[in-house]
Amino acid sequence: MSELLLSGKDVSQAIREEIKQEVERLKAVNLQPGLAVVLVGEDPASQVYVRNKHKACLELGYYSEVHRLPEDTTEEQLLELVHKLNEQETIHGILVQLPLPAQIHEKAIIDAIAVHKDVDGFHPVSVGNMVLGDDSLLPCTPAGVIEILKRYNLEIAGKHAVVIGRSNIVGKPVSLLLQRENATVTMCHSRTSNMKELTQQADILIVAIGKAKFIDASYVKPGAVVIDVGMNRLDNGKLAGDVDFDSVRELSSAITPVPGGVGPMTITMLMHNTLKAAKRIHQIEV
Ligand SMILES: NC(=O)C1=CN([C@@H]2O[C@H](COP(=O)(O)OP(=O)(O)OC[C@H]3O[C@@H](n4cnc5c(N)ncnc54)[C@H](OP(=O)(O)O)[C@@H]3O)[C@@H](O)[C@H]2O)C=CC1
Ligand SMILES: Nc1nc(=O)c2c([nH]1)NC[C@@H]1CN(c3ccc(C(=O)N[C@@H](CCC(=O)O)C(=O)O)cc3)C=[N+]21
Ligand SMILES: [Mg+2]
Repeated sequence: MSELLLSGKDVSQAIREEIKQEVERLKAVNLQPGLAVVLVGEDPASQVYVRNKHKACLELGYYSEVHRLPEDTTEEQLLELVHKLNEQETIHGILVQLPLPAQIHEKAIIDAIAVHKDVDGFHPVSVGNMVLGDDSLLPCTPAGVIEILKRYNLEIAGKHAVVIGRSNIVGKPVSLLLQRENATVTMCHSRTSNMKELTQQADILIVAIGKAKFIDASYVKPGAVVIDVGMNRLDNGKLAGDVDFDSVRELSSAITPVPGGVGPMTITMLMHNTLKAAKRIHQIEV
Protein backbone atom coordinates (compact mmCIF):
# COMPACT_ATOMS: atom_id res chain seq x y z
CA MET A 1 0.00 0.00 0.00
CA SER A 2 1.31 3.45 -0.83
CA GLU A 3 0.40 5.73 2.00
CA LEU A 4 -0.60 9.38 1.74
CA LEU A 5 1.51 11.77 3.77
CA LEU A 6 -0.77 14.28 5.47
CA SER A 7 1.24 17.49 5.45
CA GLY A 8 0.05 19.87 8.13
CA LYS A 9 2.71 22.20 6.84
CA ASP A 10 1.21 22.37 3.34
CA VAL A 11 -2.38 22.61 4.59
CA SER A 12 -1.31 25.34 7.01
CA GLN A 13 0.29 27.29 4.18
CA ALA A 14 -2.94 27.13 2.17
CA ILE A 15 -5.07 28.26 5.12
CA ARG A 16 -2.62 31.04 5.98
CA GLU A 17 -2.92 32.38 2.41
CA GLU A 18 -6.71 32.53 2.90
CA ILE A 19 -6.25 34.31 6.23
CA LYS A 20 -3.80 36.81 4.70
CA GLN A 21 -6.38 37.84 2.11
CA GLU A 22 -8.94 38.39 4.83
CA VAL A 23 -6.49 40.47 6.89
CA GLU A 24 -6.01 42.64 3.77
CA ARG A 25 -9.78 43.16 3.52
CA LEU A 26 -10.04 44.05 7.21
CA LYS A 27 -7.50 46.83 6.73
CA ALA A 28 -10.24 48.72 4.88
CA VAL A 29 -12.19 48.95 8.15
CA ASN A 30 -9.03 49.62 10.19
CA LEU A 31 -9.13 46.27 11.95
CA GLN A 32 -5.87 44.43 12.63
CA PRO A 33 -6.26 41.13 14.50
CA GLY A 34 -4.17 41.17 17.69
CA LEU A 35 -2.85 38.25 19.76
CA ALA A 36 -1.22 38.34 23.19
CA VAL A 37 0.81 35.31 24.24
CA VAL A 38 1.86 35.04 27.87
CA LEU A 39 4.79 32.84 28.89
CA VAL A 40 5.67 32.31 32.54
CA GLY A 41 9.10 30.78 33.17
CA GLU A 42 11.86 29.46 30.95
CA ASP A 43 10.63 26.04 29.73
CA PRO A 44 12.61 25.54 26.48
CA ALA A 45 9.78 23.73 24.62
CA SER A 46 7.36 26.54 25.48
CA GLN A 47 9.90 29.09 24.24
CA VAL A 48 9.89 27.38 20.82
CA TYR A 49 6.09 27.29 20.59
CA VAL A 50 5.78 30.92 21.65
CA ARG A 51 8.35 31.97 19.06
CA ASN A 52 6.44 30.03 16.35
CA LYS A 53 3.19 31.78 17.33
CA HIS A 54 4.83 35.22 17.20
CA LYS A 55 6.35 34.41 13.76
CA ALA A 56 2.94 33.32 12.44
CA CYS A 57 1.44 36.64 13.60
CA LEU A 58 4.09 38.67 11.80
CA GLU A 59 3.70 36.58 8.62
CA LEU A 60 -0.06 37.19 8.59
CA GLY A 61 0.04 40.89 9.46
CA TYR A 62 -1.40 40.53 12.95
CA TYR A 63 -0.52 42.72 15.89
CA SER A 64 1.43 40.54 18.34
CA GLU A 65 2.46 40.93 21.96
CA VAL A 66 4.58 38.40 23.83
CA HIS A 67 4.67 38.81 27.61
CA ARG A 68 7.54 36.93 29.26
CA LEU A 69 7.18 36.72 33.04
CA PRO A 70 9.70 35.24 35.51
CA GLU A 71 9.31 31.71 36.92
CA ASP A 72 8.42 33.09 40.40
CA THR A 73 5.48 35.21 39.16
CA THR A 74 2.52 35.04 41.57
CA GLU A 75 -1.03 34.11 40.62
CA GLU A 76 -2.11 37.68 41.51
CA GLN A 77 0.46 39.19 39.16
CA LEU A 78 -0.59 36.93 36.29
CA LEU A 79 -4.28 37.66 36.96
CA GLU A 80 -3.52 41.36 36.83
CA LEU A 81 -1.95 40.98 33.37
CA VAL A 82 -4.89 38.87 32.12
CA HIS A 83 -7.36 41.50 33.35
CA LYS A 84 -5.39 44.22 31.55
CA LEU A 85 -5.36 42.21 28.31
CA ASN A 86 -9.10 41.53 28.65
CA GLU A 87 -9.65 45.31 28.49
CA GLN A 88 -7.02 46.13 25.85
CA GLU A 89 -8.66 47.06 22.52
CA THR A 90 -5.71 46.11 20.27
CA ILE A 91 -5.87 42.53 21.61
CA HIS A 92 -8.53 40.09 20.34
CA GLY A 93 -6.95 36.84 21.48
CA ILE A 94 -5.20 35.88 24.73
CA LEU A 95 -3.15 32.71 25.11
CA VAL A 96 -1.46 31.82 28.39
CA GLN A 97 1.08 29.12 27.62
CA LEU A 98 0.62 25.93 29.66
CA PRO A 99 1.89 24.34 31.82
CA LEU A 100 2.21 27.10 34.44
CA PRO A 101 4.59 27.00 37.43
CA ALA A 102 3.22 25.13 40.48
CA GLN A 103 2.38 28.24 42.56
CA ILE A 104 -0.20 29.34 39.95
CA HIS A 105 -3.56 27.57 39.63
CA GLU A 106 -4.19 27.00 35.93
CA LYS A 107 -7.94 27.00 36.44
CA ALA A 108 -7.91 30.42 38.11
CA ILE A 109 -6.05 31.88 35.12
CA ILE A 110 -8.14 30.20 32.41
CA ASP A 111 -11.38 31.25 34.16
CA ALA A 112 -10.16 34.87 34.18
CA ILE A 113 -9.68 35.11 30.39
CA ALA A 114 -12.57 36.91 28.69
CA VAL A 115 -14.55 34.23 26.83
CA HIS A 116 -14.65 36.27 23.60
CA LYS A 117 -10.80 36.43 23.67
CA ASP A 118 -10.33 32.75 24.60
CA VAL A 119 -8.50 31.69 21.41
CA ASP A 120 -7.26 28.48 23.10
CA GLY A 121 -10.88 27.41 23.65
CA PHE A 122 -10.00 26.33 27.21
CA HIS A 123 -12.44 28.52 29.20
CA PRO A 124 -15.30 26.47 30.77
CA VAL A 125 -17.87 28.50 28.81
CA SER A 126 -16.03 27.78 25.54
CA VAL A 127 -15.85 24.10 26.46
CA GLY A 128 -19.54 24.05 27.38
CA ASN A 129 -20.53 25.64 24.09
CA MET A 130 -18.38 23.10 22.22
CA VAL A 131 -20.01 20.19 24.04
CA LEU A 132 -23.46 21.58 23.23
CA GLY A 133 -22.47 22.13 19.58
CA ASP A 134 -23.04 25.87 19.85
CA ASP A 135 -20.76 28.47 18.28
CA SER A 136 -17.46 28.81 20.15
CA LEU A 137 -13.74 29.26 19.67
CA LEU A 138 -12.63 25.63 19.28
CA PRO A 139 -9.44 24.33 20.92
CA CYS A 140 -6.65 24.63 18.36
CA THR A 141 -5.12 21.15 18.26
CA PRO A 142 -8.46 19.27 18.04
CA ALA A 143 -9.74 21.74 15.44
CA GLY A 144 -6.48 21.25 13.52
CA VAL A 145 -6.98 17.48 13.51
CA ILE A 146 -10.46 17.83 12.00
CA GLU A 147 -9.29 20.45 9.50
CA ILE A 148 -6.41 18.34 8.15
CA LEU A 149 -8.80 15.39 7.60
CA LYS A 150 -11.25 17.66 5.77
CA ARG A 151 -8.62 19.36 3.60
CA TYR A 152 -7.47 15.93 2.35
CA ASN A 153 -11.11 14.95 1.72
CA LEU A 154 -10.87 12.03 4.13
CA GLU A 155 -14.34 10.84 5.10
CA ILE A 156 -15.17 11.15 8.82
CA ALA A 157 -18.93 10.46 8.83
CA GLY A 158 -19.77 6.84 9.59
CA LYS A 159 -16.15 5.92 10.30
CA HIS A 160 -14.96 4.30 13.51
CA ALA A 161 -12.53 6.74 15.11
CA VAL A 162 -10.43 5.57 18.04
CA VAL A 163 -8.81 8.25 20.19
CA ILE A 164 -5.94 7.34 22.52
CA GLY A 165 -5.63 9.90 25.34
CA ARG A 166 -8.36 11.77 27.22
CA SER A 167 -6.72 15.05 28.27
CA ASN A 168 -8.79 18.23 28.40
CA ILE A 169 -6.50 19.79 25.78
CA VAL A 170 -6.45 17.05 23.14
CA GLY A 171 -8.13 13.67 23.61
CA LYS A 172 -11.42 14.76 25.17
CA PRO A 173 -12.19 17.64 22.78
CA VAL A 174 -11.02 15.78 19.67
CA SER A 175 -13.47 12.98 20.48
CA LEU A 176 -16.32 15.51 20.72
CA LEU A 177 -15.42 17.14 17.41
CA LEU A 178 -15.20 13.74 15.68
CA GLN A 179 -18.69 12.90 16.99
CA ARG A 180 -19.92 16.23 15.69
CA GLU A 181 -18.58 15.13 12.27
CA ASN A 182 -20.64 11.92 12.63
CA ALA A 183 -17.85 9.49 13.42
CA THR A 184 -18.44 6.65 15.88
CA VAL A 185 -15.88 7.30 18.59
CA THR A 186 -14.06 5.02 21.03
CA MET A 187 -11.85 6.53 23.74
CA CYS A 188 -8.76 4.79 25.13
CA HIS A 189 -6.58 5.81 28.09
CA SER A 190 -4.05 4.36 30.52
CA ARG A 191 -6.69 2.17 32.20
CA THR A 192 -8.02 0.66 28.96
CA SER A 193 -7.44 -3.09 29.21
CA ASN A 194 -7.85 -4.32 25.64
CA MET A 195 -6.38 -1.40 23.73
CA LYS A 196 -4.96 -3.28 20.72
CA GLU A 197 -8.31 -4.99 20.12
CA LEU A 198 -9.93 -1.57 19.94
CA THR A 199 -7.30 0.26 17.92
CA GLN A 200 -7.18 -2.58 15.38
CA GLN A 201 -10.81 -1.70 14.57
CA ALA A 202 -10.08 1.96 13.92
CA ASP A 203 -10.69 3.48 10.49
CA ILE A 204 -9.26 6.69 11.95
CA LEU A 205 -6.71 6.44 14.77
CA ILE A 206 -5.89 9.60 16.73
CA VAL A 207 -2.93 9.29 19.08
CA ALA A 208 -2.31 11.78 21.92
CA ILE A 209 -0.47 9.97 24.70
CA GLY A 210 2.87 11.72 25.16
CA LYS A 211 5.08 8.61 24.75
CA ALA A 212 7.57 8.58 21.89
CA LYS A 213 6.91 5.96 19.16
CA PHE A 214 4.50 4.03 21.41
CA ILE A 215 2.09 2.98 18.65
CA ASP A 216 3.60 0.51 16.19
CA ALA A 217 2.08 -1.52 13.34
CA SER A 218 0.58 -4.08 15.74
CA TYR A 219 -2.01 -1.47 16.86
CA VAL A 220 -3.11 -0.46 13.37
CA LYS A 221 -5.69 -1.85 10.95
CA PRO A 222 -4.43 -2.00 7.36
CA GLY A 223 -5.69 1.05 5.48
CA ALA A 224 -6.33 3.14 8.59
CA VAL A 225 -5.86 6.92 8.69
CA VAL A 226 -3.38 7.71 11.48
CA ILE A 227 -3.14 11.14 13.12
CA ASP A 228 -0.18 11.59 15.46
CA VAL A 229 -0.62 14.45 17.93
CA GLY A 230 2.40 13.48 20.04
CA MET A 231 5.30 15.86 20.38
CA ASN A 232 8.22 14.27 22.22
CA ARG A 233 11.80 15.52 22.39
CA LEU A 234 14.27 12.60 22.13
CA ASP A 235 17.68 12.50 23.84
CA ASN A 236 19.32 13.22 20.49
CA GLY A 237 17.36 16.49 20.32
CA LYS A 238 15.03 15.29 17.56
CA LEU A 239 11.24 15.46 17.74
CA ALA A 240 9.22 12.23 17.67
CA GLY A 241 5.51 11.58 17.65
CA ASP A 242 3.62 9.00 19.71
CA VAL A 243 3.48 6.82 16.58
CA ASP A 244 6.41 4.76 15.33
CA PHE A 245 6.18 6.30 11.87
CA ASP A 246 8.51 3.86 10.08
CA SER A 247 6.60 0.86 11.45
CA VAL A 248 3.12 2.21 10.67
CA ARG A 249 3.45 4.18 7.45
CA GLU A 250 3.18 1.33 4.92
CA LEU A 251 0.20 -0.19 6.67
CA SER A 252 -1.75 3.06 6.88
CA SER A 253 -3.62 4.68 4.01
CA ALA A 254 -2.68 8.13 5.29
CA ILE A 255 -0.51 9.38 8.16
CA THR A 256 0.72 12.65 9.66
CA PRO A 257 4.47 13.14 10.18
CA VAL A 258 6.09 14.72 13.26
CA PRO A 259 7.23 17.42 12.78
CA GLY A 260 5.17 18.90 9.96
CA GLY A 261 1.82 17.32 10.86
CA VAL A 262 -0.52 18.40 13.64
CA GLY A 263 1.91 20.94 15.17
CA PRO A 264 1.68 23.54 12.37
CA MET A 265 -2.11 23.02 12.25
CA THR A 266 -2.34 23.99 15.93
CA ILE A 267 -0.71 27.34 15.25
CA THR A 268 -2.80 27.91 12.13
CA MET A 269 -6.02 27.26 14.06
CA LEU A 270 -4.83 29.76 16.68
CA MET A 271 -4.48 32.33 13.89
CA HIS A 272 -7.95 31.36 12.60
CA ASN A 273 -9.44 31.80 16.10
CA THR A 274 -7.77 35.18 16.58
CA LEU A 275 -9.21 36.41 13.27
CA LYS A 276 -12.63 35.06 14.21
CA ALA A 277 -12.47 36.72 17.65
CA ALA A 278 -11.44 40.06 16.11
CA LYS A 279 -14.33 39.98 13.63
CA ARG A 280 -16.79 38.99 16.34
CA ILE A 281 -15.69 41.72 18.73
CA HIS A 282 -16.09 44.29 15.93
CA GLN A 283 -19.30 42.65 14.68
CA ILE A 284 -17.98 42.10 11.17
CA GLU A 285 -19.76 39.45 9.09
CA VAL A 286 -17.90 36.78 7.03
N1 LIG B 1 0.85 18.97 18.16
C1 LIG B 1 0.35 19.81 19.06
O1 LIG B 1 0.00 20.91 18.73
C2 LIG B 1 0.20 19.38 20.46
C3 LIG B 1 0.85 18.24 20.86
N2 LIG B 1 0.68 17.77 22.14
C4 LIG B 1 1.35 16.50 22.47
O2 LIG B 1 0.36 15.48 22.51
C5 LIG B 1 0.69 14.50 23.48
C6 LIG B 1 -0.44 14.38 24.48
O3 LIG B 1 -0.61 15.61 25.16
P1 LIG B 1 -1.67 15.79 26.35
O4 LIG B 1 -2.99 15.32 25.89
O5 LIG B 1 -1.51 17.15 26.86
O6 LIG B 1 -1.04 14.75 27.40
P2 LIG B 1 -1.51 14.33 28.85
O7 LIG B 1 -0.30 13.80 29.52
O8 LIG B 1 -2.29 15.41 29.48
O9 LIG B 1 -2.51 13.10 28.56
C7 LIG B 1 -2.05 11.88 28.07
C8 LIG B 1 -3.20 10.91 27.90
O10 LIG B 1 -2.70 9.70 27.38
C9 LIG B 1 -3.13 8.62 28.20
N3 LIG B 1 -2.09 7.61 28.25
C10 LIG B 1 -0.85 7.70 28.79
N4 LIG B 1 -0.18 6.55 28.64
C11 LIG B 1 -1.00 5.71 28.00
C12 LIG B 1 -0.90 4.36 27.59
N5 LIG B 1 0.22 3.65 27.79
N6 LIG B 1 -1.96 3.81 26.95
C13 LIG B 1 -3.07 4.51 26.74
N7 LIG B 1 -3.23 5.79 27.11
C14 LIG B 1 -2.22 6.37 27.75
C15 LIG B 1 -3.40 9.21 29.58
O11 LIG B 1 -4.33 8.40 30.25
P3 LIG B 1 -4.92 8.77 31.72
O12 LIG B 1 -5.94 9.85 31.48
O13 LIG B 1 -5.52 7.49 32.17
O14 LIG B 1 -3.75 9.22 32.54
C16 LIG B 1 -3.93 10.59 29.21
O15 LIG B 1 -5.30 10.57 29.00
C17 LIG B 1 2.02 14.99 24.08
O16 LIG B 1 3.08 14.38 23.37
C18 LIG B 1 2.02 16.47 23.81
O17 LIG B 1 3.31 17.02 23.75
C19 LIG B 1 -0.14 18.42 23.03
C20 LIG B 1 -0.78 19.57 22.68
C21 LIG B 1 -0.64 20.16 21.37
N1 LIG C 1 -2.17 27.52 26.26
C1 LIG C 1 -1.57 26.63 25.46
N2 LIG C 1 -2.02 26.44 24.20
C2 LIG C 1 -1.42 25.56 23.36
O1 LIG C 1 -1.85 25.37 22.20
C3 LIG C 1 -0.27 24.84 23.83
C4 LIG C 1 0.17 25.07 25.14
N3 LIG C 1 -0.50 25.96 25.94
N4 LIG C 1 1.23 24.39 25.63
C5 LIG C 1 1.99 23.48 24.80
C6 LIG C 1 1.18 22.86 23.69
C7 LIG C 1 2.00 22.32 22.54
N5 LIG C 1 1.67 23.14 21.39
C8 LIG C 1 2.31 23.11 20.16
C9 LIG C 1 2.28 24.17 19.28
C10 LIG C 1 3.00 24.15 18.11
C11 LIG C 1 3.76 23.08 17.75
C12 LIG C 1 4.58 23.13 16.51
O2 LIG C 1 4.72 24.17 15.89
N6 LIG C 1 5.20 22.02 16.06
C13 LIG C 1 6.03 21.98 14.88
C14 LIG C 1 7.53 21.99 15.16
C15 LIG C 1 7.97 22.46 16.51
C16 LIG C 1 9.47 22.29 16.75
O3 LIG C 1 10.26 22.28 15.81
O4 LIG C 1 9.84 22.14 17.93
C17 LIG C 1 5.73 20.71 14.10
O5 LIG C 1 5.18 19.76 14.66
O6 LIG C 1 6.09 20.66 12.93
C18 LIG C 1 3.80 22.00 18.60
C19 LIG C 1 3.07 22.01 19.79
C20 LIG C 1 0.76 24.07 21.77
N7 LIG C 1 0.42 23.94 23.04
MG1 LIG D 1 -1.13 18.00 29.70
